[in-house]
Amino acid sequence: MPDLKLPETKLLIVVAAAMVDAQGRVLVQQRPPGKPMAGLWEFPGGKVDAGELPEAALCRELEEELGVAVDGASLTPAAFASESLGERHLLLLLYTLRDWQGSPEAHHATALKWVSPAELYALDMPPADLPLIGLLERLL
Ligand SMILES: Nc1nc2c([nH]c(=O)n2[C@H]2C[C@H](O)[C@@H](COP(=O)(O)OP(=O)(O)OP(=O)(O)O)O2)c(=O)[nH]1
Repeated sequence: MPDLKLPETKLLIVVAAAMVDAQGRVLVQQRPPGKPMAGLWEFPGGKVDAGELPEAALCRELEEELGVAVDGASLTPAAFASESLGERHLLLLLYTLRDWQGSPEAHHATALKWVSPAELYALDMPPADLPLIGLLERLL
């Protein structure tokens, strides 16, 4: 069992969205070169800033990364992952989202793609995402 106490600054809270289209497919994006875990496929999202509400952070990230407008009330909490990142510890909060304005474009990612939940198993994703796939598959 790891040390159960952690300075607050080492806890990385990340919010991410499983955006679901009319065919039940989920949007994933590929992390760009130069970032940690470059090349891996992830759910769009990012870090929650100090003092920021998680839903507000996710709306901000989706606007920045994809150019879509999202109402925070459309975000439904779905699952979370808790994963050591060496020096830091990641708490990844995953929401589902079915309503947004605009068509997602890759502003930061190398590529975007829509996949069925079952197809997520075949993608290279960060370790924290792996347990989320089965949870998401059951939810959608
Ligand atoms: N967005 C997202 N991040 C993930 C996922 N899985 C996972 O382990 N992460 C990790 C990767 C990073 O360590 C962290 C997200 O940080 P980031 O650097 O991509 O976020 P950000 O958009 O706020 O980036 P920046 O402003 O620092 O460039 O969460 C996921 O599915 N989606």
